[in-house]
Amino acid sequence: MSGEGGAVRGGGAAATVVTGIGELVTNDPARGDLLGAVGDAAVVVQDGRVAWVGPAADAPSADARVDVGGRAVVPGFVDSHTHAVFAGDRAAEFVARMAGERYDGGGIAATVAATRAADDDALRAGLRRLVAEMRAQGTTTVEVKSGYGLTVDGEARLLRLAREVTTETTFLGAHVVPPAYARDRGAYVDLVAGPMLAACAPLARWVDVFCEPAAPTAFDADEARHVLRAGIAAGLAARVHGNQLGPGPGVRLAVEVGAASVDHCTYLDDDDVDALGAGDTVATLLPLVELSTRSPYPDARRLLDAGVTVALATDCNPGTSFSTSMPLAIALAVREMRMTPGEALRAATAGGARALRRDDVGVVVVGARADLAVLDAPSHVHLAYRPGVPLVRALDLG
Ligand SMILES: N=CN[C@@H](CCC(=O)O)C(=O)O
Ligand SMILES: [Zn+2]
Repeated sequence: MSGEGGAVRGGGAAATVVTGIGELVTNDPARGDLLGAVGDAAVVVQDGRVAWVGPAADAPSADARVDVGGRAVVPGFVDSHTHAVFAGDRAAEFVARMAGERYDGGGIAATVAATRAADDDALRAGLRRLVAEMRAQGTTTVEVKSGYGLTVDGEARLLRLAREVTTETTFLGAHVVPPAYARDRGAYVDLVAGPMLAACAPLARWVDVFCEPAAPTAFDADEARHVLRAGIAAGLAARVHGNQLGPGPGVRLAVEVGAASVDHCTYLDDDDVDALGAGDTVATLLPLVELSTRSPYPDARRLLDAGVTVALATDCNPGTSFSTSMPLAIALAVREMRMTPGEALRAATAGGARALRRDDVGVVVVGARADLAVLDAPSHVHLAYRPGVPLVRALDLG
């Protein structure tokens, strides 16, 4: 995914200086504060990479110049958790939830049926539409999971489509146990960790499991461990859906297997927080899920105070979060999860990059990808201060 649409992206060998930046968020720890912010700044972009960063007064000359008129520029958002390749619509399920019904993952089966019935062109069109929405809102890196095929060919097909838009693809054959395997869950776990993984590993960077004892069709700790260890042995890196619907073993399992991230973290006990604080696993929080399922928000403050690296992502999917908006996730994190605007922006950029083990995105430093989002605002605070307002501007670098 490049930075077309709502983001700046340099191209060709010519250098362009982007100047008139009222506030530049770099996330560069060498610059001191949380966001590595630079006032009255400039960035030189060459060949799609950042070639220079600093005060505008010191900027080197370049082949072309773009003045953003005092606006804020931030790293393009890193949406490290989506299920953006699917067919079908679950609006009725959403209406029922807003009327008081609880989410338990049961609706996933409806999306599996619709996805299996859709042809590649329909799935591709839906995926591209969502990616275009993301770009227009400043997302420049996106992860996409399988998980609505749940057969060897079905999962491989979704990953093939996902690879058309991103290198960050995740094998989620262990999303739920399909109804046909309800009486023999072990057979499905063996299928996922065996032939399905063999077909999908060449198409994925990551292996993920929905580990949730509170959802009868998701996977318990032993089942999840088996799939994750098989994925790791096949060369994939691990991530986990955990502690979304209630307390459970997902977080500790993620830390145990060295997962890059454990996502949701809605229900955590002290041992979970301690394990995350002592380990290297990112806690990826998904506040659009709590919004769309009328659930309690995770306690980001508690995680940050324990020294845990926090990421924010959309979890775009047709069941729990049919949204592509990282700015809205930031606004919710500030309003509902007690993050400061700076912490929330950092989590949506450098935090997401850490959750994907990437150091070339989520930052504006020399050598990083020139994935920049220009805000129609004087500071990053407006991302939370003006919720629901489209602030990301396109910038043509020629
Ligand atoms: N929790 C599991 N998977 C998705 C929901 C998928 C669905 O309901 O279709 C999630 O991250 O919330
Ligand atoms: Zn998810």
